[in-house]
Amino acid sequence: MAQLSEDAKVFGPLMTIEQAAALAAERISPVSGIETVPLERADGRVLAADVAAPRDLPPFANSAVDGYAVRFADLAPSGDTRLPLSGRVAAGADAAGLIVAGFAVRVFTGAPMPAGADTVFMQEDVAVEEGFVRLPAGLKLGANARPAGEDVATGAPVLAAGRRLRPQDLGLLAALGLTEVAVRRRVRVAVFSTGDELNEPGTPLPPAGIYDANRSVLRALVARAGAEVIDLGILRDEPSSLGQRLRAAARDCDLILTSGGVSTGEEDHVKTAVTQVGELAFWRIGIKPGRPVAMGLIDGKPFLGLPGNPVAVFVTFAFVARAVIALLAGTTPARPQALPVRLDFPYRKKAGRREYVRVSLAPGADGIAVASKHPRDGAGILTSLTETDGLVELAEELTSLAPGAIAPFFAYDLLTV
Ligand SMILES: Nc1nc2c(c(=O)[nH]1)N[C@H]1C(S)=C(S)[C@@H](COP(=O)(O)OP(=O)(O)OC[C@H]3O[C@@H](n4cnc5c(N)ncnc54)[C@H](O)[C@@H]3O)O[C@H]1N2
Ligand code: MOO
Repeated sequence: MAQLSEDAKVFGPLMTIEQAAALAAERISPVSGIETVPLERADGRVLAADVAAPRDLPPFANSAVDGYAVRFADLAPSGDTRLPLSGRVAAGADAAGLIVAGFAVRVFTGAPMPAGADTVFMQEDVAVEEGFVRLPAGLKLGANARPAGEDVATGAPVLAAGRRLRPQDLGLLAALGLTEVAVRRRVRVAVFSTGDELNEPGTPLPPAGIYDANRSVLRALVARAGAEVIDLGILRDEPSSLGQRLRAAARDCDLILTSGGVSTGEEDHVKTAVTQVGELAFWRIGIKPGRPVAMGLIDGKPFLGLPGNPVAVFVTFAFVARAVIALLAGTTPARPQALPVRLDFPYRKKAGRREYVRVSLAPGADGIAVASKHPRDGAGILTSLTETDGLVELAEELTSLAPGAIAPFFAYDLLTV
């Protein structure tokens, strides 16, 4: 608590992720361009307009099983019914002309229902006798038949504007006969790393140099979030050139995303540069890791400065940058659905900050997975990310947890889409 109140004195109160997201939502509007893309290139894109069904799905009444189609009215009120066979219809074949009244028709899964037939017996349930079928009692009217429009009726709304398309959405659009959709243009995100210590992998490492890890993480995260990456490399810690580079980036992109240089030291130049060429909206969020996150506007374009430590980059991207990209893309930023897990470790934390703990999961005896904490939790330990499955979220008010406590868990897979 002492540390926290010191923090509050020096930096002002910490913002929650929700407050930061609300502030971002006030200032950010979606990109305006719209383009029409074929379905094969529409996965992950954001629908620009509502889609209504141009036709029924399924387009015609059909059988859900391999079996025998009949008129329910022809069945005996009790006991077996014996009906003569009048014909046969396979999937894709025409059922026109087949007589149903007083007959059974051999049908296959997906075959159109002959006119007048309303009920289908599964072939496993009937006895076939030379030109006849014996049908048991007990089937309900309409059994094993799929009416036209059972899935979607003509004109019904199917997908709403702002939806980020998933593979199953593309299946629905294709089933409705659509070949293309109107989507918003992709968000363009400029990605920089900052710091004089950084070097490109593949180049010789000078004394006190490290290779740039964050840009590789961010490029991939941005792409998974459905945006286009503009890779602007490593920026050096020179306040004057930093400002210029930020303004130049703002011309060509919808969001500027940097890592490093946003903390409190006099060597943390990014924040200063943003205040010189734009405006800073906030720069501290009450999460760990990841507290120093700067958000601002440069020539009308949002700027998001993530902290330098690689784990902090990952966490702040997952909970802050993804929401900003979603807003720009024209979709609603959804908080991923956490699942409950049981901790197998004790944990102590400061009140007033939400903490994300890197854990691995194992199956639990009672169906609730057991979460084990990675042994090293420094915000610079990249293997703490590669060797774990996701993040446990510990709320602001918690200060001490005992083994066995239940906590919300976010799988990395959920945080990187
Ligand atoms: N006196 C204080 N010092 C620090 C505080 C604080 O509150 N008071 N906060 C710490 C926390 S928490 C973090 S996170 C960092 C954030 O600082 P910056 O955003 O200014 O980041 P840097 O100082 O530039 O870098 C931090 C760390 O990460 C390494 N780094 C940076 N970029 C990359 C990259 N692209 N690839 C790999 N590693 C990178 C950098 O070398 C530093 O080691 O500040 C703490 N200090
Ligand atoms: O924000 Mo720092 O992320 O705790 O390493």
